[in-house]
Amino acid sequence: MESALKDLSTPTGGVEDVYGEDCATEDQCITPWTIAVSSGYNLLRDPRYNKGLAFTERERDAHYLRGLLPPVISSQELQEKKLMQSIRQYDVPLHKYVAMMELEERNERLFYKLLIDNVEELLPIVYTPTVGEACQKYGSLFKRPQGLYISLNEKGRILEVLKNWPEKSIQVIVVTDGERILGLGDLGCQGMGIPVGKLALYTALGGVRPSACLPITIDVGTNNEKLLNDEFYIGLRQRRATGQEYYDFLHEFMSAVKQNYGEKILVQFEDFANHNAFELLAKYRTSHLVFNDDIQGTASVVLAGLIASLKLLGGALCDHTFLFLGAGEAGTGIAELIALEISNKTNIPVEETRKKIWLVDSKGLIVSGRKETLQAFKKPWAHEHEPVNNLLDAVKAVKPTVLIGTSGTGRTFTKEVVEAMACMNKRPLIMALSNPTSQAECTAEEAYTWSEGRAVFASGSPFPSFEYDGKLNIPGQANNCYIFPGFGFGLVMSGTIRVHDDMLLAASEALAAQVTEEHYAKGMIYPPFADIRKISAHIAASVAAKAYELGVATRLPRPADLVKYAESCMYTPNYRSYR
Ligand SMILES: NC(=O)C1=CN([C@@H]2O[C@H](COP(=O)(O)OP(=O)(O)OC[C@H]3O[C@@H](n4cnc5c(N)ncnc54)[C@H](OP(=O)(O)O)[C@@H]3O)[C@@H](O)[C@H]2O)C=CC1
Ligand SMILES: CC(=O)C(=O)O
Ligand SMILES: [Mg+2]
Repeated sequence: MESALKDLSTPTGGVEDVYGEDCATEDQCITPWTIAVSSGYNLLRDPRYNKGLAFTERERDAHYLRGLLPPVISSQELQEKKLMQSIRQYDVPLHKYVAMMELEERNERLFYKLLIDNVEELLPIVYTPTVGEACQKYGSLFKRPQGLYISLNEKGRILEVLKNWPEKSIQVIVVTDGERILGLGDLGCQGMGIPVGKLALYTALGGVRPSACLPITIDVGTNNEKLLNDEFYIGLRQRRATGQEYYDFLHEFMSAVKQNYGEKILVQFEDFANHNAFELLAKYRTSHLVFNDDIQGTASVVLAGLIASLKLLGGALCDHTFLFLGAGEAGTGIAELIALEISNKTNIPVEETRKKIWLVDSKGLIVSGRKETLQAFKKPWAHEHEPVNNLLDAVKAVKPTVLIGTSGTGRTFTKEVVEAMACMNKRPLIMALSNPTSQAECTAEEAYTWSEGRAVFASGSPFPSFEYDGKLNIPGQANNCYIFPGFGFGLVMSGTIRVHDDMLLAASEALAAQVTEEHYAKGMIYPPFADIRKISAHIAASVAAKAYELGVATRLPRPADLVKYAESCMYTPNYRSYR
């Protein structure tokens, strides 16, 4: 290479065809060399460094931008104002999503500035519910890769594939295999929208640098016939690999991740189907820094809401009775963390505290008579009881004070179900957690109306406030996005190497502590998203504190003030000046 680079100039001042690109015929292979430092036109095309019209006069001179931009110089604030105006002009949420993705590909800092400063308005666009529709249409929307696609075609070469990603200092991976995307089912390779969206929130809500985030979709096929027959489908056109083939592939992936990025890389499993999710978490939690958002993140955010709701409902957690519709990842994950929290607070063994928690699945109430045929994660919830076939009868039999929907099936909290809850409880707590909005068990309006304004309500996807009988009710968004950005940031900033359940409990308590009297007065059990960066700093600090206490944090010495430390480490999207 050295000799090839020696004589770059020809006698006429031109540049020799050192790499043979010009003289190569179309079927000859060449190497696509690039330069590393961006300037001029390339700088405008590099989303990480592009500032568009905000480049100053000095920067335009120093970086060969003269003439490439019109004369005006905008501030980042003016750019933000202009973009928000243009995004607000779209009526269709998916068009806003596309506009946001295009902005991310054009000017990363401006994208994050918009998202952070307008979080309540833009969260439903880059995240649930719109991201669900984007995944369904991802084949048509796909323009440029936003993450790594690792398909069965790459079997035996996953380490090499990881090395193709341009960033080397990765701290957080969000990975899906696309089999249970929100409540929309198997979307195969098109599930990529979810890791991309989750990692955008890691940065915007949690402060992890965008360059340290890597979205990954594992493609082992899809069982979605519609996608298999869709000419625009972007994934492997085959049915899902299962059993040993699936687990061997996942094992190659997990081993390659650790080999490439080391012990402290956080791998967040997202939207795997429950028949793999529990097993993957159990298998890797002792050897890798892994976290299942649907099982653990959801549990932590719901527990936070429950702790906060006690101010409105009265009593302690151990005084309540919980009924779930849906006994999968979210349902059993939440149930287990509630049982653990009550056990910790009361010194009653967890086998006992589980007894006030009941779950209904597609076959009815989970009871001991069904134990033989239940999946392993449901067995701890098979209490002694007569068979009960439907939710309404289960409500009447169990007499819950708290009703939680994790079924992925919309409109299952019917008028009769909500009325039964309201009949038994002065203030029934109703959580319709399924996403996206179409799959929510009921709407906020339904919960407030059918309970005559007495329900405390939260949902996975956002619902507008609703006035009942002259009182404004603000529904909470019980979504794991309150937890995972701060939780992951806490792990990363403390160099933690394993996740422990006590860290989930710490995160719940930190989140619940952010709810104030002013919020309670409006029926809120979660703080507003507008404060999410501050909230995430507190969650990160509590998680890190627990990690230091447990001896699994490697970043030493421990910072004295972990909240301040978290805030000081957070990525901010303001433009930097270029020399
Ligand atoms: N708000 C949040 O932060 C989160 C929300 N979720 C949402 O929760 C939903 C479920 O996710 P997850 O737990 O991972 O999914 P799973 O597939 O693991 O579990 C779904 C459960 O619901 C049951 N179910 C489905 N339909 C019905 C019905 N009509 N009546 C009774 N039970 C039913 C299933 O029964 P069976 O076992 O018999 O098949 C299963 O037990 C999704 O919509 C997801 O978007 C998930 C994570 C976080
Ligand atoms: C929020 C989330 O993780 C889900 O619905 O799957
Ligand atoms: Mg999820």
